Amino acid sequence: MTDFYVFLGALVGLAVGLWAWRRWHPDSFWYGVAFPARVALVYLTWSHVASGCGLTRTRQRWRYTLDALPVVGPAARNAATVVQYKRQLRRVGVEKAPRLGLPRPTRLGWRVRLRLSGGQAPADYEKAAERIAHAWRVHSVRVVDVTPGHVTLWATMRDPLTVVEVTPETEELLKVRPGKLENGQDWIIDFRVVPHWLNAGATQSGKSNLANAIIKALAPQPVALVGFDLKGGVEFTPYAPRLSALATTRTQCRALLDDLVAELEDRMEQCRSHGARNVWRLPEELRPVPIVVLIDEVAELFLMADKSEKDEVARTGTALLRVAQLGRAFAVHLVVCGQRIGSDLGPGVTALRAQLSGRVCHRVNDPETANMTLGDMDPAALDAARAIPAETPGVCIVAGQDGSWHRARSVYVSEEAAETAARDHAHLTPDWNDLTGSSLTTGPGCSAAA
Ligand SMILES: Nc1ncnc2c1ncn2[C@@H]1O[C@H](COP(=O)(O)OP(=O)(O)OP(=O)(O)O)[C@@H](O)[C@H]1O
Repeated sequence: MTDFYVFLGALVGLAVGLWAWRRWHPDSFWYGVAFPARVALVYLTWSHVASGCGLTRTRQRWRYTLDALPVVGPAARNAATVVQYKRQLRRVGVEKAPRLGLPRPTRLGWRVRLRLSGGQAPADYEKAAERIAHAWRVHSVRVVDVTPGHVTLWATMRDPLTVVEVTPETEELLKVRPGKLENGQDWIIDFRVVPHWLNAGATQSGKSNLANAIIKALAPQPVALVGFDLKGGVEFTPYAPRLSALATTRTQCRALLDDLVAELEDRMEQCRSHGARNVWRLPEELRPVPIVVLIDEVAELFLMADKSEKDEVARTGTALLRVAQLGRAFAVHLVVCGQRIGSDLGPGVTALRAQLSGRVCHRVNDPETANMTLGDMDPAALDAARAIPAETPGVCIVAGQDGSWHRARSVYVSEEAAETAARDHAHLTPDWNDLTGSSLTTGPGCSAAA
């Protein structure tokens, strides 16, 4: 009886010790206890899991079988002696799960490499990812690092984007770190690599927060910021001290776009006369100031109240498209925000969207918006965009021009923080008239230079 109590006491002590370890030092508990236990479970259940997810293949293997053979001759008339059993070595079909590599721990889960069975493609694993996640009792399973014949599955125990910490800015020209990627790395928007960005999502999904993060990060840099805000200027007017120009009416938008196109033509001419393919190849002292154009609610630029506005809208669309097409070589970059940017807004919109190679899709209300933003990319990205919950604003799917995509979340940047950054760096705001030689009138809503 005493032994029983000692044993029970030891068990309770062990349980309390493990609980305390997990409570006060979760990282070492994960690597020391939880991860090895998970690995054992993954290995022990893998053949069942793979079979349930349709990932096994039938292979012919030599096996001893216990066969029932019909007995021939007179004994066959007696039902009790119809068969006789015989062990036999022969080739039979056996279900084989793909070979699992050694799981490697990560802070929030593990990565494991798999060898694809003959006839399988990474897409088979993307389709099965949700079922594998349920079988492994984890938050999500993603297919990452695809190499010929192999895929890596990345399992995460909880959503790494629940809390996103501020990352210090690099202050490299035109590089912004607005948040974190799901894999724990910094989310980097590098306008020199991906020149134009589409920032889409439903209302309250975090679009303005991302715009705030971009403004806050670019404010200390030697760049000109320009705003188009057809919501009466309510979004961008607070940042006016750091904006070289701000258009809040359709007429101002047209004038500002004309200025941008003229500026691009000047830059083109300058590059041509120096034999440079783009502004980055010009001598440093001649290199023009990069311009980042932020457009809030792009649909407003394309909406027509009546037919009389048709020509105006068409001219606006064409000018914007020219800015997008020429901007990449001549350091004029676009960040286009909107709830919808679909072909229903007019033919120019689809062409514009094709120029915006950087895509950010926040939570969407309707599948078409996700389709419009990410539809020409991996279908798994679309599924991930549709699954973004409303309670995590700022979570988005980010896709660059190489076709790869990530779940990401922007760091929370309040309007006040972006406003303070705009005020503190107002002295860096290039004057629009000096920059472009334009005659745009300075005043509320247009050319709001410091
Ligand atoms: N990354 C984030 N982390 C935490 N909270 C966020 C984040 N992004 C946005 N939010 C919060 O979500 C709410 C909506 O964000 P935001 O205004 O950016 O959405 P929106 O898509 O611009 O909406 P709308 O189209 O209505 O202007 C805000 O209250 C903001 O504080």
